[in-house]
Amino acid sequence: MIEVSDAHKRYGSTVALTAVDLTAEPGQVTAVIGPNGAGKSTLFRAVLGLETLDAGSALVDGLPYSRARTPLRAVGAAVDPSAFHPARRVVDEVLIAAVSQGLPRRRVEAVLHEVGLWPVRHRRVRALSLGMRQRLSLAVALIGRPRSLILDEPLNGLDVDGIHWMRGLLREASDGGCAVLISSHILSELERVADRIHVLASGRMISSADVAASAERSRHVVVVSDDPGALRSLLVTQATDIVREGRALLVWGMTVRAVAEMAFRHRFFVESLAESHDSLESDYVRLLAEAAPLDPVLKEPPRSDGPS
Ligand SMILES: Nc1ncnc2c1ncn2[C@@H]1O[C@H](COP(=O)(O)OP(=O)(O)OP(=O)(O)O)[C@@H](O)[C@H]1O
Repeated sequence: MIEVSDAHKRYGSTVALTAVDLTAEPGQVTAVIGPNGAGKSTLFRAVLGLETLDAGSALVDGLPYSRARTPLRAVGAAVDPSAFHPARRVVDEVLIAAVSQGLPRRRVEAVLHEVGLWPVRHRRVRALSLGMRQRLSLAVALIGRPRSLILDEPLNGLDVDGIHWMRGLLREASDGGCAVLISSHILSELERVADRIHVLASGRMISSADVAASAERSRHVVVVSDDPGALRSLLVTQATDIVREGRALLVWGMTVRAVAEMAFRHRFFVESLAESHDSLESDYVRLLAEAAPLDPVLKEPPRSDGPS
């Protein structure tokens, strides 16, 4: 379990994190999204003890990660796929991680199979593609069968098969009770795998939402008919909200079946009828637009009213 409370971090005049709270629970995939420079990597590095917070706390299983007695068992981290020695062989990088934690050598073979690097285990790191390096980072992260996984943009460089594989891996890890904390700019993918999504902007957490509950809240019916004006007047008695877009009506608070029954009973010609919900991307764009005026990083520091 990962718990961040009231985390603050500045680099000179740049606010990287301000009053950030976050919990990554066992058995869940917790995602952090945000624009470039939002503070995602700083947050992850603070949890791993690679950055010192100015204020607040970042705990793993109730302790600062630096005090974990078996660090690779507590957290598996993949935060920088370029961190490996370019001249080392794949198998040796994983072996070093295993030996440093007193893990058996057979874990090396198992984890290399798991991430799909067994066929290239003798290749030097410098000869790996970005996607292969991501897999190597994951091999090291997974080797101790950790209780938590921290993955900073692990989808970068992965091909379609790789993204599909990663989806399965994240699900398997969380189903096995692991607390998975992940960041990515590939929102469509996160929407599929994450249980909770936090949005960071300019170091502030501007939204934290349960993915299933958000999808349910934004669920609506889209109905295209020959007379949207008249159909609207009919549906308005039962719907909680209706928005017209050309010949389409977007109807909240009713099921597809309820809309169909009313339309057919009153002899409307219905061209199409489907359930829909807002995408994570549309929510995200709206949230960032709303947060922009409060941006603490981009604002100039206040000027003193001295003589000009
Ligand atoms: N070591 C550092 N020294 C100075 N500023 C830093 C340092 N590390 C991060 N920053 C600044 O802190 C802010 C947050 O950076 P961070 O790397 O955490 O963002 P991010 O959300 O991970 O971005 P990206 O999506 O581009 O990876 C940025 O303004 C960045 O320039």
